[in-house]
Parts: sequence; C-alpha cells; structure tokens
Amino acid sequence: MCVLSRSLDARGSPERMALSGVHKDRGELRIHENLDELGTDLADYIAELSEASVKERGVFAIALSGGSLIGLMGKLCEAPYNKTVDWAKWYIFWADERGVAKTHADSNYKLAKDGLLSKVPIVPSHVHSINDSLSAEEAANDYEFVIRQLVRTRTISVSDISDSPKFDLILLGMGADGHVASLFPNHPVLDANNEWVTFITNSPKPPPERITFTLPVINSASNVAVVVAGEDKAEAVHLAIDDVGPDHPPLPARMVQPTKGKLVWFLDKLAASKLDSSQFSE
Ligand SMILES: O=C(O)[C@H](O)[C@@H](O)[C@H](O)[C@H](O)COP(=O)(O)O
Repeated sequence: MCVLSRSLDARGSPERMALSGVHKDRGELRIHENLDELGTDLADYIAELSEASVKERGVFAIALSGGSLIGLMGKLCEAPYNKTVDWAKWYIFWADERGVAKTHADSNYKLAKDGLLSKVPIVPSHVHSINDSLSAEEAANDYEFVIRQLVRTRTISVSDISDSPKFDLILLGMGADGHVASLFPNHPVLDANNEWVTFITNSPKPPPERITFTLPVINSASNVAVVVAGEDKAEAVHLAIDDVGPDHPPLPARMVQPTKGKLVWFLDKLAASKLDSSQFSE
C-alpha cells in the first residue's frame, strides 16, 4: 500500500505504528499488521474521544455493537486506560441487539458486560441496554423512547441539521456480507428513515429477531468507527471503501457516511488486502 503512510500512533509510541491514510471520500483508514496493534490503536482512539467529549460536554455517549469488536476493545480494561479513562462519565448504548435474553450467549449486552463493562468502573445506571422482556417491536420503541429522554437532557447531543441523536461515538463491526449493526444487504431495514431505532424479524444472521439503530442515527454521530479484521472480510472491505462503480449495489457498510461526523476504519492487513491503494492519499 505504497500511498499510505507509516505513522506514529496517537501517543507517539515508536513501538505502535500503523499504516494510515485517507480515502478521498470514505474516511480515514488505519491499517494494522496484527490484532494486537489494532487493539492498542483502537483503545487510544476511544480514550482520546472520551477525553475530548468529557472536556466539551461533561459526558461521553458511546454505542457498541456485537461480534468480534468487543474482544478487540479489550485493551481498554488494561493499564493505562483502566485508570486514565473517566469511566464515570461514560453512557453506554447499543447500535444493535439480538432478540435474546441478556443472559444468553448471543446477547450483545452480555458480550460487552463480560468482556468490558464488568472490568471497568462504569456507573450501572449509565448502561442503557435494550429491554429483553419485550417483543422486538416493543423493545425498539422502548429504546427510542429512552434515547429521546436522554437527548432531552443532553446526555446525548442532538444533530444540528435534523432532530437525530448525535452520539459521541458509534462503534460498528462489519460482517463478510457487508452488514453493520443489524442493517443487512438488500433488506428493507436500510430504508428505515423515520425511526431512530427499528427491528427486524428475519435476520439472515441468527438470531432472526434484532433491534437496530437506523442509518440516519448512525450517520448523525460525531464519530463512527468501523472495526474489521480477517481475510474473510477483505472483499466486503473493498466493496465498502473503494470506488467500485454502479454495478455493485452499495453494501450497508458503504452507506455509513456521517453527515458532519468523522468516519474511521480500523482494519487489520488481512481485511485490507483487497483495497485499491491508488484511491488513498496520506
Ligand atoms: O450483533 C451483531 O451481530 C452485530 O452487531 C454485527 O453487526 C457484528 O458487529 C458484525 O456481524 C461483525 O461481527 P464479527 O466481527 O464477529 O464478524
């Protein structure tokens, strides 16, 4: 990837270097040799956004997804982040949740609780999980109601160009089919524009019932990070980032285009292996 630059990480550590670059219209790319480096860069990035947001607004409203993302965030539970991050100011949300009990192995809440939230001093009342005792439709409505209350009190900011919530950071994984959150390719859920939170009952990836942020909410965030690792994702990364022409209907990941916010891709070199480096600049 000759056009990408090898730069110091955010803390200037010579040991932790990433290939980084900017795609002309698909955001910033941070490509890492291995998952260890990716995890360190991701932890640095989240810690910096948290610090900036707490300084500016007094709180940090962050939305998580499921999948391998949570494991890749694991370094946040370690030094120095476990001591330096202002955890008491974090408010946690989910960009999507699966229609299972919170105690179920498939629950995104359980994944984050076990892998991250139980290991750092988050205030329990700041954890806004999706209600697992309701139907998918009711849970989506209920979650939107919760978010509306928190927008009203400005725990979550509001977009200045629509009435959408403006999360400080939304973290997304991406499936090999290009889905993000529970927004799947060719699914009518991609057209949900009037709701902040919606639901599906026929997910191609089990379990079938899911609750998800809609694209307008994702694209209203101040920051969106898409975190992708593994060779099986390389084709979807290529289709989501490179200019591939009109023959390819846009993948959901390609529809992630923050209106005013910043988009950053955290990739390992396997996931980035099919990118067209001629489309990047330093
Ligand atoms: O609940 C979910 O299934 C997700 O939130 C989903 O969008 C996930 O992030 C991707 O499928 C990537 O998952 P992997 O990183 O595990 O492939």
